[in-house]
Amino acid sequence: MKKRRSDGEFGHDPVKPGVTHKRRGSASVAVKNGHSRQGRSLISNAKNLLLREELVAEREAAVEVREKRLSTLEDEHSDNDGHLLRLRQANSHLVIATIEAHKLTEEVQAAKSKLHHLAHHDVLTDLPNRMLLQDRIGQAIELAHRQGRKLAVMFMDLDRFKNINDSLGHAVGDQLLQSVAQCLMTCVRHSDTVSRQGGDEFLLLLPFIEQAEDAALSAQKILTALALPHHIGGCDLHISVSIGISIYPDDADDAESLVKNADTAMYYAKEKGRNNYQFFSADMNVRAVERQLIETSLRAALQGGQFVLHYQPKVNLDSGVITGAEALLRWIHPEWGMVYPARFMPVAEDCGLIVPIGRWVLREACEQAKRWIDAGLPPLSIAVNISALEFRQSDFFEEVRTILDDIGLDASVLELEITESVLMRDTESSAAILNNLKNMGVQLAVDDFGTGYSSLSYLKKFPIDVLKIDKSFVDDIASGNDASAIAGAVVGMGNNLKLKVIAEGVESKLQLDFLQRQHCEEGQGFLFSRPVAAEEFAKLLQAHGSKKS
Ligand SMILES: Nc1nc2c(ncn2[C@@H]2O[C@@H]3COP(=O)(O)O[C@H]4[C@@H](O)[C@H](n5cnc6c(=O)[nH]c(N)nc65)O[C@@H]4COP(=O)(O)O[C@H]3[C@H]2O)c(=O)[nH]1
Repeated sequence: MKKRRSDGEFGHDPVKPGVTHKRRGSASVAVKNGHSRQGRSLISNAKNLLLREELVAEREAAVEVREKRLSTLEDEHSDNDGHLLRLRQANSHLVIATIEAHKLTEEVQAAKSKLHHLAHHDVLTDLPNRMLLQDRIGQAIELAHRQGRKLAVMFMDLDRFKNINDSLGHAVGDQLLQSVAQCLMTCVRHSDTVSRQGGDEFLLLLPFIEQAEDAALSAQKILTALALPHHIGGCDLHISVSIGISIYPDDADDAESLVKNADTAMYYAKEKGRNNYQFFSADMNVRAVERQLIETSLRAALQGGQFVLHYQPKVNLDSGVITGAEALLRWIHPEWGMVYPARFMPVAEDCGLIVPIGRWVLREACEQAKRWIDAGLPPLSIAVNISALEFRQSDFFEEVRTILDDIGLDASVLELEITESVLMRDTESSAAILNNLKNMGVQLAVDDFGTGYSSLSYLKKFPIDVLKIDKSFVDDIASGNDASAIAGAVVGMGNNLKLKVIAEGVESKLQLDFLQRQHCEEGQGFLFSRPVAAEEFAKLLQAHGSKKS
């Protein structure tokens, strides 16, 4: 009910939706007119009051009915054409909205399945990734267990893929990986799973094998297929693969151990000369444990001062004078004795310890050179090997400068040996680093020259001083005419680039004669001296060093 004012006047109705002021105004006039016709007696006043109250009640009821009707009509949209139209419009909006919602659902579904695919596949090759493979191995193990059957897991690692990646670039490397993926797919059955683990590592699951020999047949098929050339960027690239195989239930009974054991067997295949397959055997784990032991011991070695440097003379082939020394790292282990780089360097490179070890080598070699100079020994250059990881450290140049400054060694005494494949990895940044070093006065040598896929024009763009002809070419000198011709051509190439050429690994008089005939300027090898401790090198230098200072 509406609230009334105490003075008997009608209260002003609060404005309600659907109630117009016009209607309220005419009701009010009607009441006022009636009032003036009834005279002024009390009775008639009372009557009027009652009448007024009835009128008010009636009016309010009418307003309520109308308001109710209006709101019902709005809800139903059915009292005239306009409302029906609104309903129709509402329906068509509903249809459009439903279609849109449907489309959206489809898009969300598509995005979801794309995400799912991405999460389980390798982006480069579209092969199943590690996660999906683990899942499939798990399922295959359950099935093999129920059926009392065997299954095989193969770990495949491309041989020397890094060389191709470094020298031909990552784009070519990626295409080669795609080509390998395609090739592997053609070698397996529909039920098998080929997966890329990352880098140049692939895994293969053979969920149904009768015996281990079945896996050997598949491995042989893969070796043969991969040996064919891969046509990439107008070139024929050749690659091989090392394969390790583990068998369920013989070698392990869970996915993780099967993969780990296949990986161990793959390392063994690498050691056996690459391009072959090996089945896992328990004693291979001993090697894996040794690798782990080397890593732990290397950390202790650095802190415990277990490293020493040996020095191998570089000799002028005409005069026999020692012109320099190459610093070579030795690890004197308290129990194992002297450990050579071949045994620990790959581990140091894998775990990154090569960076602090390399810094120690650089400082120690420079300090030694300074000691020899200060002792008045004949002048020489000191060569230090720089690994890929060291060379790519952002502060490498600063580190070299700091060491030279700290020690007070003339930059021209230091020669840095960097392998061809490291330099060719990223030619632009290599050139920038080399230029900085060159401007400082450091000598730069390309190590293992001739073993990579280098473009000579690129090499010419680097500020290189020295080419070190790889030992494999020097070895060839003794083995026959054709091979000697190649060795001679490599020396000739270095000479034509107007660089100082040093032949590595000279072991015989025959090789020395040949190199002299080819006008190879310097040599290094067991024929002259093995790498020796600093004190012994000082004696060699005293006896065979250049007398001019
Ligand atoms: N059979 C034979 N071998 C000869 C002859 N002349 C020299 N050698 C050996 O050939 C290697 C030459 O060094 P590299 O090519 O730089 O190859 C080096 C180098 O790549 C790496 N390395 C050694 N020391 C360091 C280091 O301080 N830092 C880095 N980054 N790498 C190092 O380890 C490799 C092997 O070093 P080493 O075992 O000292 O082996 C040395 C040396 O002892 C020869 O006439 N016949």
